[in-house]
This record gives sequence, structure tokens and C-alpha cells, in this order.
Amino acid sequence: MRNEPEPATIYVVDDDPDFLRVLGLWLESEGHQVVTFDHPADLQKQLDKRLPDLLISDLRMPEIDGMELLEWVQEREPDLPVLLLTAHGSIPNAVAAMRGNAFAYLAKPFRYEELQEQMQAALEQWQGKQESRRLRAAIRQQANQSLLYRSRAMQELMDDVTRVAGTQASVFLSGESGAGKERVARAIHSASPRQTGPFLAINCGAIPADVAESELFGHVKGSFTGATADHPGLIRSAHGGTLFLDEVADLPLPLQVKLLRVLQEGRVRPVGGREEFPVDIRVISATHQDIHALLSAGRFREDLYYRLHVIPLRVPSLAERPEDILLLAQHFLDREASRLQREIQGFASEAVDKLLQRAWPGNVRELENVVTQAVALSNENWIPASAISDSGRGTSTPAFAQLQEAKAEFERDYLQRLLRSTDGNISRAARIAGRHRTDLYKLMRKHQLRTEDFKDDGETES
Ligand SMILES: Nc1ncnc2c1ncn2[C@@H]1O[C@H](COP(=O)(O)OP(=O)(O)OP(=O)(O)O)[C@@H](O)[C@H]1O
Repeated sequence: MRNEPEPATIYVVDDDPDFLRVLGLWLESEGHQVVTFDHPADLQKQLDKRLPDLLISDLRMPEIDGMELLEWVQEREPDLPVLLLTAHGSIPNAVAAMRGNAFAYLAKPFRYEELQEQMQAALEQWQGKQESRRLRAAIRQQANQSLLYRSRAMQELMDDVTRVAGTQASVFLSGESGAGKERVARAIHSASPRQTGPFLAINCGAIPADVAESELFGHVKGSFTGATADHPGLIRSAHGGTLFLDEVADLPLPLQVKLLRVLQEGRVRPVGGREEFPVDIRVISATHQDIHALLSAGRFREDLYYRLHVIPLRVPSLAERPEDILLLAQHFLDREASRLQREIQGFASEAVDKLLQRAWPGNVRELENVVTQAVALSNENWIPASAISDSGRGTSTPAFAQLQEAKAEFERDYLQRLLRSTDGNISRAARIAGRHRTDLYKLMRKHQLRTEDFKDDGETES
């Protein structure tokens, strides 16, 4: 099924006024905003002021011909799609038009379906490029940050990060696996007065219990078989900096007791050693498990929990912030393309829809893997939807699937998030919501939402 084209601004230039009028009316009936010109010079003046989404030009015109116009346009905006119309049979011109990088040429008289098809392809490409550009501009703006986001949920979290970074308080991060907890921990460290000190991370669930003790607290030479040298341990190595204890709930109970003592006393004694060493560390811990369930089951010590849980922060799942999906996807795509030294423009329109509609139970990590795989699998300039793998876990809720059951407040919130993530692109928003465009306009009126409020005005059109 082909998508309905997004209403666009189209300029048409032709020296035949009757043809111009009929074509203009037809384009308007298709929902586009049309401006017609019977002199190329007038069109040029207008192009200097504002660019359309598509230019349709006759090839043979008395003052400036279509080829010259094409060159002139492409010097200003190489991506703007131009459809050239030519009198029947002028194939050599058509070949020249292709060489001159017109998007396509159509021989008069053409069928409207033919024009519609070319317009659709041209507009999709143009709108895709605009979208990638906007995303890249946003990525550039955040280039000095290790965390990319544009959702309000992440903005709120980052406001908290800024507030807590200056304190010494222990931070406890909750959030689903792959949502970015380690990234957030690093952001806290980088914004804190400890930024010049070390940031050390340990995944307490990934190391065997017998190794965990000496990894964390260190050991002295000869304290057990294989202890051939003194080992300071992560806690001492993080002195003056930040220690990130990922999956802290997996720490065996005896080590929980030992960790609590270190935090209370500010001193650590290595395994097998007598001497204690003073340590100055800030601890950030995280888990994706339900910590309250573990506390009631006695699998996590309450006293340690209170010590670690001074400031609780929750990293929202990707499903809670679909506005970040395309930004992150574009970032991973650019990173992979440059790593593989390939020129990839972006995601094709259907691929964008799929990214937004798909469930992301594995959060940002899953998105990163899916995009990496898509880039590796596809040879095309625009990553097609077929290269985006389906979600393995069918039961998870896709980012935008709940419109049908939504209550009034939720509906408004839903619409806002949807429009924000599509940058006010109504057709795409309508497709994702499973509604007709006119329905969506009605809902927007009901909630007093305007498309302009969702268009990213960080980028200008020219
Ligand atoms: N906002 C972001 N911007 C850029 N990359 C991100 C962002 N969030 C996460 N990532 C990337 O996604 C992946 C998963 O992030 P991270 O390891 O921080 O998640 P996590 O919540 O700590 O996961 P787990 O609970 O499984 O340890 C990493 O490769 C990270 O670099």
C-alpha cells in the first residue's frame, strides 16, 4: 500500500496559462498548496524568498528554459526535487534533464497517476531529507553531551541530574534494561566536582560471587590461590571519583554487609589484609529489578538500600519517550555509516514509521543493535523498512498503540507526543495513530493543538 502524500507547497512554472491553470487546480484538489508562475523570472524571485517542497517546471520556456532554471535552483538548494515537463517526443532533452539531476521528467500529455507517483516519490525523498537534517542539527547541538534526547521525560531527568551532580549524595537509578542508566550515571559524574576523578563501573550481576569480593574490595598478595600480587579493588581505584554499581541487587548478601560498612566508615580493608585504607567515593547504583520486592523477600538489605537510595532517579523506558527514537536512530545510523565509510542518507519513510511503531522492550540498546544491523544489511542510500527487524517480544506495547482506549487527558498527551516525534507531520502521525488525517485534525482542534507548535524551528527552510 502506498502512503498518501503529505500536503506540500508546490511551485509550478509554465508559459502555457491554460495548462498552468488546469494543473494548478488538480494539485490543489490533491490537498497541496500551489503557486503558479507563467514567467520563470517571477518564480526565481519567489524562490529567493521561500523554497517550496517541490518544483514542477516546463522544459521549454521563452526566457529561461527549464534546464537553466534547474541549474539555477540546484546551486541554491541541491536537494529540492524538480520535475521537468517536456513536449512529447523530446527525448534528448529528457536525457539531458536526467543528467542535470532533475528528479524526473514527464512527457506531455501525461497521466495524472504518473505525475502523482513521481510527486509522491519526490516529496517523500525531500521530506525524508528535511527530517534527517533536522535530526542531525539536533544531534550536532548535543554533540558535546554523552546523552542524546529531545523528550520532555529525559529533559526532566537531566534537570534532576544537574541538581544532584553538585552534591555528594548517593544516587539510585531505576529503569528498564538498556534504557541508559549507565549513561546517566556518567552524566552525573561528568557534571559533578569529581569529574576529573575516575568513573568506574561494575556490573554486579555479571561477575561470579567469589570474584566479586576481591574485585570490589581488593586483596593482598597470597590471600588466596591465584592472588599473586596486591590488588587495590574497584572501590579504592575509584578514590576521588564515582563508583557505578550496576545491577547492585545481584550483590550477594555478605558483600552487601561489607559494602555498607565501607560506605559508613569511609574505609576499605582488602581481602586477606589487616590494613584499612581511607576512601572517598561517590556511589551511584542501579537495578532494573523491582527493589521493593527484593527488600520484602529479604534478598536485599534494607540498611544498605537506605544508604544507596538517598536520591532515587528513574530513567524512563524508550516507550515512555518515543520522541527520542528517531534522534537516537539517526545518531546510530550516522555513527555506523561513518565507521563503515558509507554514504547513507537516512531512513526511508516506511522505515521511519516502523521505527516509531515497533515495540522496544530492550530500549536504547535494542534500538542501537537494530540500526547497526540495518546499516550492515542494506546497500541502499535510504534504509528500507525491510532492514528493520521485527520486535522479538510480541507482547510488549508498541510506542503508539493506545489511542483507541485513551481517555481525554491521555488523548491530548498522546497527540502531543505523537506530533512532537513526527515534527508535526500530519500524514505520518495519522498513519501511526491508525486514523484518517481529517480525524486527526478534528482531534487536534478538540485539544487546541496546532501543527506549527510541533515543527522544529531550529532549522530554517532555506
Ligand atoms: N541517550 C542516549 N544517547 C546515546 N546513546 C545512548 C543513550 N542511552 C543509551 N545509549 C546507549 O544504549 C546502550 C545501553 O545504555 P546503558 O548501558 O547506559 O543502559 P543501562 O540501562 O545501563 O542497561 P543495563 O540495565 O542493561 O545495564 C549503550 O550502548 C549506550 O551507549
